[in-house]
Amino acid sequence: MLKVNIRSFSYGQNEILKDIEFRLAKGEHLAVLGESGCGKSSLLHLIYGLLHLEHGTISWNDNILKGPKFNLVPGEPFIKLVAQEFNVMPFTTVAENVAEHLSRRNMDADASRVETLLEVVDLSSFSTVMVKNLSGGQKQRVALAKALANEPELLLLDEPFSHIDTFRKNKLRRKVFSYLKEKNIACITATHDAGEALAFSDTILLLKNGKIDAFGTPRHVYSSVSDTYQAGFFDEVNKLPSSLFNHDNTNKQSILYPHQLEVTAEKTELQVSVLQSYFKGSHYLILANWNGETIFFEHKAEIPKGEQLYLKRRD
Ligand SMILES: Nc1ncnc2c1ncn2[C@@H]1O[C@H](COP(=O)(O)OP(=O)(O)OP(=O)(O)O)[C@@H](O)[C@H]1O
Repeated sequence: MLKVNIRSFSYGQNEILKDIEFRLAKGEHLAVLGESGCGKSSLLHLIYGLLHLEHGTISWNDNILKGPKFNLVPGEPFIKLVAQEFNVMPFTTVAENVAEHLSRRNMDADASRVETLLEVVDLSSFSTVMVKNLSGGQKQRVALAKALANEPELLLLDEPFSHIDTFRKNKLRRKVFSYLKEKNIACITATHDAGEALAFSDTILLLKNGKIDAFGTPRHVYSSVSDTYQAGFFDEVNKLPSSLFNHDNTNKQSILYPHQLEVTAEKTELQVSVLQSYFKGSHYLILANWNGETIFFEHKAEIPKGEQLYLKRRD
């Protein structure tokens, strides 16, 4: 089990992470979600042992990970990090890259391992291609296969699918994350992609300015958002007076996703004027004006600009 207890981490005077505490069991997958610059990569680099942690401890199976001041070669052998600047050897083939750290004692076993890994990252047909001739997304997949070659106990992925096109991304994510589960490899991904965090993680840690802003299962984090920062990762967001829906007189605000509002024939207090309809494939996202504020809701059809209609909270 990984135990992280970061009381404080700074670059010089600049405190980047504060009071980050969590545990990760074998085979579990944590997604660290947060805006650019909030400290996601720094967190992964601390766990891997590239950065020194002065205030706090990080341990694996109750052994404290001592970090770069104590290890001659930074990093821990049972942890692999696939960083944003992925580490591949450009002048060797894809297969040679993946095989780089294999034992070489049993050539057949090594070849079969490389074949399996290239299948996981969807690069089987590129096995003999020189890495320098690959695209950015393909190089990223080589780096991922390389990290998995000597099965790590903990895999740290920094924006692992950032260079990969949407078409391939979903299939690849399904393959990679089910491979990790099958092999019981714990994994932490740093990502901006809330869809990935919701679909593929067991737990989401939402970072805001270097602190934990929300933590829990994807279902819990998604459905209990308390402000527009949190909700904004998952979808467009509406912040509306709760009194519109509860008929109470408090000053509370409700955070609602677009799918939580719907058009109604009833004359509600939420009378809006349509500004724009955006086709989303299975539905339209409608932008509308309510008392000078932009409201987002979903509708099955396009609605003409300027149309006045009433909205209610979907049951
Ligand atoms: N080596 C460094 N020295 C000083 N400051 C740094 C260093 N590396 C990162 N920072 C700063 O620390 C903060 C957190 O950076 P970090 O890379 O951890 O964020 P991030 O959430 O991973 O961002 P992104 O999503 O853009 O990759 C940023 O303000 C960054 O400018």
